[in-house]
Amino acid sequence: MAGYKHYFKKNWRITMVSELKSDILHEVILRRPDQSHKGDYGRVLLIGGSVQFGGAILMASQASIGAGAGLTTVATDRANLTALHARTPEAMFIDWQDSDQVVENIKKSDVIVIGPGLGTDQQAVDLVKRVFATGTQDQILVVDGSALTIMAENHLMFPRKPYTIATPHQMEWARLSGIQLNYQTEHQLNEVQRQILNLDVLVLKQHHTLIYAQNELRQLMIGGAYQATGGMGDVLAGTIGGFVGQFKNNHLKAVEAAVYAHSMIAQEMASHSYVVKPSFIADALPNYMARIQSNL
Ligand SMILES: NC(=O)C1=CN([C@@H]2O[C@H](COP(=O)(O)OP(=O)(O)OC[C@H]3O[C@@H](n4cnc5c(N)ncnc54)[C@H](OP(=O)(O)O)[C@@H]3O)[C@@H](O)[C@H]2O)[C@@H](O)CC1
Ligand SMILES: Nc1ncnc2c1ncn2[C@@H]1O[C@H](COP(=O)(O)OP(=O)(O)O)[C@@H](O)[C@H]1O
Ligand SMILES: [Mg+2]
Repeated sequence: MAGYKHYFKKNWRITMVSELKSDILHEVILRRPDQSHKGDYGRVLLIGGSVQFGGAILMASQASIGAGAGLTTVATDRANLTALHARTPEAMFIDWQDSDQVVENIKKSDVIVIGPGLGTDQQAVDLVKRVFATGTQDQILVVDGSALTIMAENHLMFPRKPYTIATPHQMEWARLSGIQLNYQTEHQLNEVQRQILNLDVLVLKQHHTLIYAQNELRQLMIGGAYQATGGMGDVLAGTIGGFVGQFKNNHLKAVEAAVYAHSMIAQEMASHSYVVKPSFIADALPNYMARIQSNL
């Protein structure tokens, strides 16, 4: 496993943790101008979904669409095509073995989400490398799930050009940072954040998720164990993709709003559901966002 020093270089100064509050939703989720079209709300490309983990990319794309991405395209295994179109006909499909089409779509996307259900075989490694090599300055990259495991296993660094957001759970973070779970205290994280390389936002998922950015550390104080269901992080990755694709004024705030909305919807559902199905959150997003926009 790579030592964490391999990944971190940029100077970050984080002083204290502040609570992420509901204000962030009202700051970010605003009424859309009438004179606008789908191209204004983000071209989001999601890459993932091996035969084994097809559900992950379906949930992420459902969330991207539910969160309001103008155009959502999914690069995945052909085995997922029928299910994708049956679940989310709004999504476009590309076969992830078609390198030319993958590269063409990476280039024309505003946001690229890579990792949900990607798996870690050689094809997946090649896809991560291709995305990292092709991403440009004005694009936003969300790195999640298997893509983070691939980075750790192959000693890859986050790319320099795109605005880059990583969304590891604690084990993915352990693989990537070299810091074992028991040592993932705030102090340890501050130490590594001081030196983080090429990363703009780190969403460290857990009970009370932490969001690190330059000079800022916020903590989510809502949500609970009713969210401990496979796919919950995949839906978060798609939600972040949809939010950063359309709410363009401030990328960090868009990420924070996505993290808050994802858990707030879950918390509301938990009043009448013992566990919350991740795909229900994806489908609840448009209604929830309308309520925020109308201050209800
Ligand atoms: N329906 C689908 O298609 C789904 C597809 N998925 C896709 O599968 C891919 C692999 O992702 P993954 O997260 O399932 O596996 P991995 O990265 O090996 O981590 C699990 C290991 O880490 C440990 N662990 C410790 N702390 C932890 C924590 N806080 N949170 C979580 N885990 C924690 C944990 O410990 P244990 O459970 O053994 O105690 C275990 O040893 C990825 O692409 C993802 O998108 C999933 O989304 C599920 C639904
Ligand atoms: N006990 C819990 N309390 C609050 N949030 C939780 C809890 N368990 C899981 N979550 C949330 O669910 C998501 C799980 O992400 P992840 O492990 O990547 O899921 P998956 O890869 O299965 O989609 C994260 O947003 C995490 O914060
Ligand atoms: Mg995950």
